[in-house]
Amino acid sequence: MYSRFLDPATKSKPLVGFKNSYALPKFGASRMPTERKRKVFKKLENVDVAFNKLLEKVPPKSPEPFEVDLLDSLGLYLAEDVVSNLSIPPFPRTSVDGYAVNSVSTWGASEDNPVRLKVKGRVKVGEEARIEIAPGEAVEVDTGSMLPPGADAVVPIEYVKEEGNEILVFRSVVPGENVLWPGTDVYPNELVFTEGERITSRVIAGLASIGRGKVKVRTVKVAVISTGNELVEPGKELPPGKVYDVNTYSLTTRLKEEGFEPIPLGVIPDDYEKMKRALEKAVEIADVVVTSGSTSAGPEDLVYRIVGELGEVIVHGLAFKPGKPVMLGAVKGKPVFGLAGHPDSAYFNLEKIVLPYLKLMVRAKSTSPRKVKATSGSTFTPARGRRTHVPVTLLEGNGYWAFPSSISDHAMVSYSKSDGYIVIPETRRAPVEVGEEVEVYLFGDPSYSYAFIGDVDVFVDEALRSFKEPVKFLPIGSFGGELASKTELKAVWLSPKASGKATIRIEVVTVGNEGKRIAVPHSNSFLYQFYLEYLKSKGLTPARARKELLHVGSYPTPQAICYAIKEGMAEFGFTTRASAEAYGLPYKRIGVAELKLGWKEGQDKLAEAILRSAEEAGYEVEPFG
Ligand SMILES: Nc1nc2c(c(=O)[nH]1)N[C@H]1C(S)=C(S)[C@@H](COP(=O)(O)OP(=O)(O)OC[C@H]3O[C@@H](n4cnc5c(N)ncnc54)[C@H](O)[C@@H]3O)O[C@H]1N2
Ligand code: MOO
Repeated sequence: MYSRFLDPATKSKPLVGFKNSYALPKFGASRMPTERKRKVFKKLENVDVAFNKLLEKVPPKSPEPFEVDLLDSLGLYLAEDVVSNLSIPPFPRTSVDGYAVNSVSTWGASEDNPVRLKVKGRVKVGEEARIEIAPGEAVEVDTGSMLPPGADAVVPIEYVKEEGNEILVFRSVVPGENVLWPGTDVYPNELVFTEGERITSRVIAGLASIGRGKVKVRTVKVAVISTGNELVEPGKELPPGKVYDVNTYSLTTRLKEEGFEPIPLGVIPDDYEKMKRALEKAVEIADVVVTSGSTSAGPEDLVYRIVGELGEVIVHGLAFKPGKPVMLGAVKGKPVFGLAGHPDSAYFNLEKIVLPYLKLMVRAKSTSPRKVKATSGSTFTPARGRRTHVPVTLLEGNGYWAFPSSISDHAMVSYSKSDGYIVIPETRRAPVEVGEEVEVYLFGDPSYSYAFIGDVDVFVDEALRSFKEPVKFLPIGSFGGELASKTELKAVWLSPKASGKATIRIEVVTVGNEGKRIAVPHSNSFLYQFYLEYLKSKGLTPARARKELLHVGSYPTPQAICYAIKEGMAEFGFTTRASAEAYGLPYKRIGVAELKLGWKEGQDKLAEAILRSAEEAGYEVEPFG
């Protein structure tokens, strides 16, 4: 029952704790009071078992409720059962402009045979109705006026002709017609909302309707710490070897999205004393502490050591991907979550472990995540024995098709554009195959107007830049384009293996000078074939090439290869003429790749933009132009 927010992906198996760590001799222990040990993840704890251990050791404690103005309650969690002390509507309310009557007096009225009634006065909206009526009488009312005593219905103004202080009624009304009766929305003492309800704008509408100006709420204060000497605040210049701090931003905003109160404590360097002080402060000021990074196997990974010193490490290392080295601990009775450092790992650790815990703290109602069924558009390989989460992008075909949002690992920018993710249970060994049904947990609305899938080159970038509408972009190589063409997905596709309506002849070139360090195209790219042919011309097999040449990178796009050469990361690479020119690199032409551009009807505008851009790049295009 406690794990109701977790994926019921498996039955829990008994687990061996994570006991084995061994000391490596002399690992620069300068700043650490205790001996530095290198942790080895031999046994990974099952996610559900670990979560239950955490609940047992640190039962979720509900923070003190506090009262806020209704307008400030959006997104928080109700900390009280809300009972209405009034009836809504509070009095019989008219729902049209017209004349309040005793319905009996209108019976038999028709276009040819109107009924004549005496007008006794008017009740304006917002006034108390004091005029009483009897059969044969009427009172003029506005929409929302209080129904006068003695009336039981309202004749709309359209069916009435005013004659001095009398009216002619051309239609009969039945008792109750055009009246909203008290208690029909809510009756006094009715339980309207219950504790744990997430306050949305609709809940606020309900609360305002029953006159609640203030409301008791809960949230959880969550201290957020990023760790690492390599982290630089976005907006500042990025020195070599450094990366921007993503987790402070993604974790605090995700917590806010779920109605919690993040307290970002910034980036703490990999320094034992500083980290310890930061953790102590965090535990003092927050209900829950979330750190990211510094949880893994390296001697610089300090979080679990410090948590162990200040309190207790409950679990370290989960059968979970991405984010295996996550640590669940407690200091002074407060839970401390040491999330893995990679931004995607930290994100999924938060989503699947921290948020479910926080929801128990605010007694949130269990809600089922938004999911859709999709057909797998790719092979998805699970991490052995680990519950694996893979960000996916959905294209429409016959239902949805799920593609990996990136063909690279830890590709947070690509993931940030994904529609959702799939979860492969830890019990599954075999990959998810193309065509298999998968369930996709949605991040948002996956619908779209235009999409592109397949191989890319700079002319595709140019086309997307000039195209004025948003395009769902899946540069995942030839395979994606081929599948899209076979299954007629709602997209434009580009691939040598696809069927299409136009052929683009892309000139393939080499850049740089033949040397040992070679920038290799990703095997999903149309350029890969040219790399293989090059090896063949040198009398090399791929296996021998790997021995003799230094393969620097496996690049999904011609642009990335140019970048590698330009920056001196590689000496030699395979790319396209247009990309080489865009990067100002001298090139040598080695062949032509014939790529097919195809599209589903309705995608013509995007396809035309891409074809035009290919022509502008100087490629031969058939049958276009
Ligand atoms: N020898 C081993 N190495 C690693 C193992 C292992 O089992 N044995 N596990 C790998 C796995 S799996 C993961 S996940 C990572 C997690 O490592 P840490 O949690 O200790 O995180 P860091 O090493 O500090 O960082 C990892 C990576 O993420 C970047 N990072 C960290 N914080 C941020 C941030 N706030 N914003 C952006 N990027 C961040 C950091 O620069 C690193 O590149 O360990 C593997 N290694
Ligand atoms: O668990 Mo780590 O996130 O696989 O890379």
